[in-house]
Amino acid sequence: MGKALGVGLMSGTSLDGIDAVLVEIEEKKDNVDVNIIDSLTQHYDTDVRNALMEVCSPSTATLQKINSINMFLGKEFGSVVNKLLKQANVSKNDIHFISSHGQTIYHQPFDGESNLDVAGTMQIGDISVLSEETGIAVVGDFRTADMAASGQGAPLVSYVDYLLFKNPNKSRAIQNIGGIGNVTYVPENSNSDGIQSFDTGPGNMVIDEVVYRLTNGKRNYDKDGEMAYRGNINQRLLTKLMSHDYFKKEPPKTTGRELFGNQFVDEIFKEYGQMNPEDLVATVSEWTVLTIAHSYNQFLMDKGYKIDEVIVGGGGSYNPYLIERLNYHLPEVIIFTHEHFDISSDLKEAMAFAVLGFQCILGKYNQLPSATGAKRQVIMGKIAYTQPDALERIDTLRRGS
Ligand SMILES: Nc1ncnc2c1ncn2[C@@H]1O[C@H](COP(=O)(O)OP(=O)(O)OP(=O)(O)O)[C@@H](O)[C@H]1O
Ligand SMILES: CC(=O)N[C@H]1[C@@H]2OC[C@@H](O2)[C@@H](O)[C@@H]1O[C@H](C)C(=O)O
Repeated sequence: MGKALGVGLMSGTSLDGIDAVLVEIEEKKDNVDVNIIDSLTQHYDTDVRNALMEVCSPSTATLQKINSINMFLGKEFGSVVNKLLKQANVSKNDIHFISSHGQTIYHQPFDGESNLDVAGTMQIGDISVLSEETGIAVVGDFRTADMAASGQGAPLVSYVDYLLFKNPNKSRAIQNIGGIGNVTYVPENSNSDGIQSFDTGPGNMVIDEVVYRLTNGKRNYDKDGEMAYRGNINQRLLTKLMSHDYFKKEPPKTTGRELFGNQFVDEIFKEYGQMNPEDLVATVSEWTVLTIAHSYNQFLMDKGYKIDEVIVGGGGSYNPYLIERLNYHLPEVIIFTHEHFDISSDLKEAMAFAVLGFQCILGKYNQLPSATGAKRQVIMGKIAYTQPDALERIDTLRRGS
């Protein structure tokens, strides 16, 4: 079969909005060729963002709220896809599949003490609703399959980072700075077994929440690092933040709002809420950078894995303060952003999920045990369709005709 058309959807841990990409995608011998034809980003309204924040926190989530927002988001994702197709002037009858990450509301990558307290992860934005809204088959719920094989359920983009950035002569760290930060280490000339991947810690999550509180809800993030640039780093707070147990843990490891969400920021404000606001923003921004640099030193370079290049993506790559400080803390490596490789930092995750969904439909492995710590390779994703013609279009993909 020639090229397939698919839509990738991502709603990340920053809770800033939905990224959608229309892609042309084709299977190659040891690779997948993927090109973005069109894209759309829709930011969440404040009431939606607040409602999502509520269901991400055990102290404010209720079963009723989770139940409703799961359906609401399915519709919202569907409306974004319909807008994107209209913008691109493409009919839904030409789209083979949608692949949706969903919205993570809870991620617990480890078993608890009781035998009922089992590791799990939950992404909402119902895929049957999304299929019904668009008339297209939908792949979703990727992370559970990796966890079923005892993996961390994240990071999953590592598989696509490997396809996009493997290089015979350069060892690369592909760093996402989203709500959470995560790295994929792709050593030079490696096969996929050589990949290492883990969440480095908070990305923009804590910076965003601190800025939101300090500006009484007027701003959601520190645009272009403006506040951080005006502040001074408070070493006492920085040392305290760096002493968090997460940074001592060996990879593979993943984290999220459960550790670095609102309750964590409550603790910072209890002791440091009276600090100069710009100093506070500078300090938590520096912390994000230090967690990245220390992770590289501790878990990669000190263990003999060289890094020639760091390639930064995610919304944090648009914050010059973070990039400047990363350069300062990693003087021996060259730091690029994804744009240097003609890949949008904003859209890569949506594009990556299009690739993962495509592989799921074809019945191909789309996960790397070396990245997630899973016991074996699995095919991640579940498929939903509510109309026969939607099934027919994914069947044509499978038949290769
Ligand atoms: N110009 C900018 N200046 C500073 N920060 C920015 C800028 N643009 C984006 N950001 C940051 O990027 C964040 C969004 O990043 P991104 O969309 O990569 O996160 P995400 O996909 O939700 O997260 P994750 O990858 O953890 O799931 C914003 O919340 C903001 O903090
Ligand atoms: C559980 C979950 O949603 N984790 C996200 C989060 O956001 C960044 C980091 O933490 C990463 O581990 C993961 O997302 C990306 C898309 C991934 O799986 O590669």
